[in-house]
Order: sequence, then structure tokens, then C-alpha cells
Amino acid sequence: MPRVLDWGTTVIGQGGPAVAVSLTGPTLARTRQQAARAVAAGADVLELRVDLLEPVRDQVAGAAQGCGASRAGGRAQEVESAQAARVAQAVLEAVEAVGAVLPGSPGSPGRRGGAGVPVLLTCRTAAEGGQANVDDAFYEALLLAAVEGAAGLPGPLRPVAVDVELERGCLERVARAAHAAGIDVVASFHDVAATPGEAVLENVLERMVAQGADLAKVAVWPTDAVDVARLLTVTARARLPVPVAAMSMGALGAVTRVAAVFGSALTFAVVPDEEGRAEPSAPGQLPLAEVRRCLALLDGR
Ligand SMILES: O=C1C[C@@](O)(C(=O)O)C[C@@H](O)[C@@H]1O
Repeated sequence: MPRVLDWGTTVIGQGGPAVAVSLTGPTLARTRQQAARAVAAGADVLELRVDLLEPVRDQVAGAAQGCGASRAGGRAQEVESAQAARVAQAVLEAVEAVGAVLPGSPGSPGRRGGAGVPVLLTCRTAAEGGQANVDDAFYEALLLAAVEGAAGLPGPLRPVAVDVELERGCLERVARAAHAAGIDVVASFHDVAATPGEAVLENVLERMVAQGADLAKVAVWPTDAVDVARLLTVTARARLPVPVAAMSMGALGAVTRVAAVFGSALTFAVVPDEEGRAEPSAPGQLPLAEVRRCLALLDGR
């Protein structure tokens, strides 16, 4: 049996998939509204997609310029980590802004307690379909600075987990720092163009575990139903010591977001805004209420 993750009000890896809602901004005010709506709609996890937030993107854009100039001047590393620290500061301000609107849950004190719905901190890189156009060294420096800063936040404001892309090459080092800070690690693999073969997907999951993942997550693009079936097969067969989350993107893959029997421990849904507009963080995400209904219908127990 894989380990169960205790994320305060949410348990991952037990009793069907937890439902996450991504906060996509782009302004901090909008992010706060999205958080409040998602909580009211019953989200189990809030994913803060900082790569989509204007204040963070502004800092990243400034950093890219600074790094280009510093490379020419030969002080690349020093300037890069100073820039990463500045971006991390913008990330932490967003974390605090969201944490401040979450209702407290007096029954669950402690490190993962106070704030009710747990927050997953994600900075998705451009190569994986996100907006953070940073190189691998910068990505690592940013995550390390963000984790270090997050460790200093009061428990109720602290993200319960940080997302780390396997293919950016820093999972093991970021996992070590995150664990020292009491923060779990969601290892991610994204293929926004295709669904790799079974052996590749299995290898991805194994590498995630070997490098310190607490949750192993893959999101891939299907070109036909066989791709979707393959992802579900890999998910169902996975025998890992940690929970697995797997989703096939787009309309074709939507079934993977609502079919609990294959064993995915986490699914992503949207909560429409006051005008009924949904802002998915990836194609194929369905409204939270429908996801809950499908999960109950297709429960399989
Ligand atoms: O990794 C994932 C899954 C996802 O890509 C999806 O397909 O729902 C959405 C992302 O925001 C999240 O970080």
C-alpha cells in the first residue's frame, strides 16, 4: 500500500482522489477571489500556479534581462541567485495573500493545520506548458529560495507541498530542502504533445520516487483513445510507495479525471467564476461539481 499523505484537512491516497482547483490569477486580487470560491465550492487542495500570476511574471521577466546582462559580465551565478530570491519573494507574497483568505480550522492545529484547505505551490515551466520561461538553474534557485522562505511562514500560511518538474533535473535537491522545511514534494512530469510509451511512463514514476517524491504526478497529451487507455493502465498497475496522480489532458482524456478505479490520488477541476467562466490551468479540466458527481457514480466500491 502506498503511503498516505496527511495534508491537514485533506488526506491524499485514501478513499478516492482528492480534488484540486488551480488558482490562475492573473492578479493577486483575482487569485484571492478564486481561492475563496474554490474553498466555498469544496476544493480539497488549492494549487497556486505562481507562473500565471502577474507580479511573479513581472519579476521573472526582469530577472531574464538581468541574467542576460550578467552572463556578458561573467557574474552569472551570483546575479542569478539574487534574481531568483527576488522572484521567490513575489511567490511568497502570493502565498501569503492566498493564505490570508483561507478560513482557519480550529480543530487541526500544527504544521499542516490551521488554514483549512492545503495549498500546493507550483511554478510551471514553459517546456511543460507553463508560463515560467526560465532555465533549469534559475528554476532550481527559485524553488530553493521559495521553499526556504516558505519554511519561515506561520503554519497556517505555509504551502503543504511544492511541485517539482522531474525533467528540470533538480528534484532530488529541492526535495531535500523541502523535507527539511516540513513541505511535501509533488513530482511532476508533463508531456503536452504526446503520451509516452508504458516503459517510459513507468520509468518516470520510478525516478520520481528514487529522487524523493511524496506524490508522483504525470499529465500527458493523448492523440487517441489508446493513449488514454495506456495512461490508465500504467496508473492502475503502479506499485509505488507513494500515491500516484495521472491525467490525460484535453477532451479526449477527461475520463482520466473522473474515474477513481484506476487509482489516481489527485485530480484537477475548475470552479467557474461569478460570470460562469472557467479558467482551467490545463485543457480538459471539468467543473468541480461535475467531477464530484462522476467520482461518486464511478466509485467502483
Ligand atoms: O500537473 C498538473 C495537472 C494539470 O496539468 C492538469 O492537466 O490538470 C494542471 C496543472 O495546473 C497541474 O500542475
